[in-house]
Amino acid sequence: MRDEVDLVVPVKTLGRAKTRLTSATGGDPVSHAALALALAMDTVSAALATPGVRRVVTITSDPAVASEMAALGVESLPEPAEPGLNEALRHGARTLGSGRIGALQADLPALRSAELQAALEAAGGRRAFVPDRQGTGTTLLLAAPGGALDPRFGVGSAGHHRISGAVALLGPWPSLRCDVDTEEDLRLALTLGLGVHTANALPAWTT
Ligand SMILES: Nc1nc2c(ncn2[C@@H]2O[C@H](COP(=O)(O)OP(=O)(O)OP(=O)(O)O)[C@@H](O)[C@H]2O)c(=O)[nH]1
Ligand SMILES: C=C(OP(=O)(O)O)C(=O)O
Repeated sequence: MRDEVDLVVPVKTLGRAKTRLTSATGGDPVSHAALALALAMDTVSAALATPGVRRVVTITSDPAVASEMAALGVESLPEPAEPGLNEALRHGARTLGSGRIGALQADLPALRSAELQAALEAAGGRRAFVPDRQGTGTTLLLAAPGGALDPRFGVGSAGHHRISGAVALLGPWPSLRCDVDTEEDLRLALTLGLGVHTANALPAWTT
């Protein structure tokens, strides 16, 4: 491993998160918030267990998220004044400082540490990204050591990261590429093997 990585994990306020997944929990806001939190907890737990990851911080203005992350030993930074995902990530990267920085999406409930470690190693010293399984979104963006993260998340982010010069990493890492946006994604993540938090927060239709 060339350089250890400090990861920023953005987590939206639970009441506004994962709107495309609303049908999975039958419209019940309490179950929905619990599921959104569980996705983030499993993502962060796997990241914490990954060799090559030095530090994980979340960016969130949700006190419930910050409190659960603190129980995992993870610091949460509040959102910056400027709204939006990329602004939150830039704020996290600035706070983490001059090491090697990465952004990991918080909706990877099947994430395996070995797959994240393999992606970090495949990046070498390059600014790089891992597209989601559809090839359109981004699940992981890595700055070069000491370099800028330059996040371009949002619709079609994989294309934007590629155009900005980041190298696409396309290894055999299904758990790292399976972000959960929809019920279909959740079904696939279930077949890959969910982390314990999400397994305990699953909606009734999965059992
Ligand atoms: N801190 C922070 N995190 C964000 C923000 N927008 C999105 N995220 C997080 O970024 C990641 C990717 O976002 P999406 O997959 O679009 O998740 P989402 O916005 O909760 O889902 P939808 O409502 O279905 O679009 C998730 O981990 C979100 O929690 C934001 O404005 N601030
Ligand atoms: C937010 C993103 O992805 P999605 O909403 O598709 O998960 C993204 O890739 O920038």
